[in-house]
Amino acid sequence: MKVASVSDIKRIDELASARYGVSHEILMENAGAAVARVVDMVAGVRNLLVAVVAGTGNNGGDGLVAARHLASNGAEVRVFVVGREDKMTDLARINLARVRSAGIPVEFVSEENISELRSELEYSDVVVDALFGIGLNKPVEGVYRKAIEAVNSSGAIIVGVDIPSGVNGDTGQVMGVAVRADYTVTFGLPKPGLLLYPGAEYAGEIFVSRISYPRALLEDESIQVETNDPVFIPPRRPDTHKGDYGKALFVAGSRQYLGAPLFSSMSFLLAGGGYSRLATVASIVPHLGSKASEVVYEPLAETANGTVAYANLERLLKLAEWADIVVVGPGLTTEEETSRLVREVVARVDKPVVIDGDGLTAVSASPEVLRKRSKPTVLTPHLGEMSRLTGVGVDEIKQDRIGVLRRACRDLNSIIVLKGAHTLVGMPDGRVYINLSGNPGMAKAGSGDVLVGTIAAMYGLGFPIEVAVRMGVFVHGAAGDYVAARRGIDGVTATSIMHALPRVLQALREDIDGLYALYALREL
Ligand SMILES: NC(=O)C1=CN([C@@H]2O[C@H](COP(=O)(O)OP(=O)(O)OC[C@H]3O[C@@H](n4cnc5c(N)ncnc54)[C@H](O)[C@@H]3O)[C@@H](O)[C@H]2O)[C@@H](O)CC1
Ligand SMILES: Nc1ncnc2c1ncn2[C@@H]1O[C@H](COP(=O)(O)OP(=O)(O)O)[C@@H](O)[C@H]1O
Ligand SMILES: [K+]
Repeated sequence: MKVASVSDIKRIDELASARYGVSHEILMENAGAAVARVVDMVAGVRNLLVAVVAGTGNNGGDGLVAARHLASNGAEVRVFVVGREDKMTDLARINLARVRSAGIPVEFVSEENISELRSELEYSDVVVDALFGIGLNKPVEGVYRKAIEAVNSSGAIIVGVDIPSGVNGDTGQVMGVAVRADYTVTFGLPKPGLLLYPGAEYAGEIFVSRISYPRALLEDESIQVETNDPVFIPPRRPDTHKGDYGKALFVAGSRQYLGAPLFSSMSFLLAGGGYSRLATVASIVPHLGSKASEVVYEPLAETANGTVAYANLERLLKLAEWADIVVVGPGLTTEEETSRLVREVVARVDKPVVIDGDGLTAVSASPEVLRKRSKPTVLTPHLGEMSRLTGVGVDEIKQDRIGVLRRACRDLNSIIVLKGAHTLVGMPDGRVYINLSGNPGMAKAGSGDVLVGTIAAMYGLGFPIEVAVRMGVFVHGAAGDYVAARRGIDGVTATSIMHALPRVLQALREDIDGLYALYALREL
């Protein structure tokens, strides 16, 4: 599903009326009706005590339309408008008049009577939050802040209109304070702010209503963000051999880090890859060999500190000629000699390369190595590594993940996986995918190593590199969810995620609709 930025929605809104004759009034009527329908779905509308807290903009307008529909369907509705009547938009004003003529009580809230709002809301079963939507354009203060605090302390079921008020629609950042909605009914398409934390937490369960926007507008290629939806994984055909499922070379590990090489190279096989070759320091090969015998090992010369020595360069370049894809980085350490080797390998390997962990630190020192590559480059940084790669501070990245990611992909000519809650996958052409699988149990050392093995396996299964990366991210997160559901969220470890990979592939082959439904936003 496409994910529309605030400016995308404004463009769609313009075109809907200019090109398709679908006026804003029609859209608002449908929006309010969708909100009323969800209130009925989640709380049952008959004799329900509903308070609609409306702003003076069109988000408030939606709330007023919802009030009219809810009253018509038998709910006890009261409307609280925060702000001045003379500030209302035309559409909000028109709908205020309709609410009044329907005999629904309306109260204007200002600094003088804001304290009464809190007690009024405590008597409500449901509060509809229609203060701000995509029009939010500065931190929330004064009477609006107090109104949001009153909504949050009401103890009622809270239904957000379009966006929980106070959440930035594009970034998911909270602008001072925000409504903690149990449900959010969003119009046309979801906004990034509903899918990026902390906004995703404030949105609660999301319902999407198209409100009769013409389909062509909602699927337009100019909308460059979408949810990371899984694609069907073809069956393993009988007349195939291991080479048909990809040959991956992993340059990983050191005397200090034994898990990373194991998890990355073994995950490749468990996610369907055909031939996994691990080039790592000789001293840990016997240990790894006993744990992952299906991996083929290339014992390498090591530095005094037990890291991969530069002298292995020619050997690694030769091995790379054999491979379909090369993964560099997990557990290599940031030993200067080893980092120098990483930069040389990345510069000269004429194959798709996935760079993870300490490999990212190595290439951060000379990003032009990435720019010069002709074959696809995949980077899999978490926030800290992304900050080193881009020179942008972690807090600044959090303020605009999609913008920072998009610029970095273009600047480094790389596919970048910005890991975290709702991992983002950015493409050099500006497209960004928001991944909805995964859980906080995965925030554990080693789970990133499983991810790179899974990405390489998707490429081995035959997906084009861009699809392989986003499928790897989806499958990895779904595997983490599979473990959390069956063993408890604390049972999610690199090992348990790794062993759940085949289950997810099986589910994708046998019941992709069921798996898709697990992560898709609910459509009205
Ligand atoms: N654009 C569209 O196609 C549609 C928009 N609709 C609704 O219209 C909403 C957008 O309406 P508006 O553009 O009127 O804006 P909002 O209703 O989201 O915001 C109301 C006004 O609040 C003011 N404001 C912003 N931040 C503030 C702050 N921190 N403190 C105090 N005041 C602040 C702004 O001047 C803004 O115009 C959407 O979110 C959606 O709910 C729907 O009717 C469906 C169609
Ligand atoms: N709160 C979270 N919710 C969902 N997934 C998460 C969360 N925190 C981390 N993850 C996932 O777990 C993995 C962590 O990888 P990473 O930070 O590289 O750990 P390591 O390098 O130690 O393996 C990433 O795939 C990331 O998306
Ligand atoms: K709202």
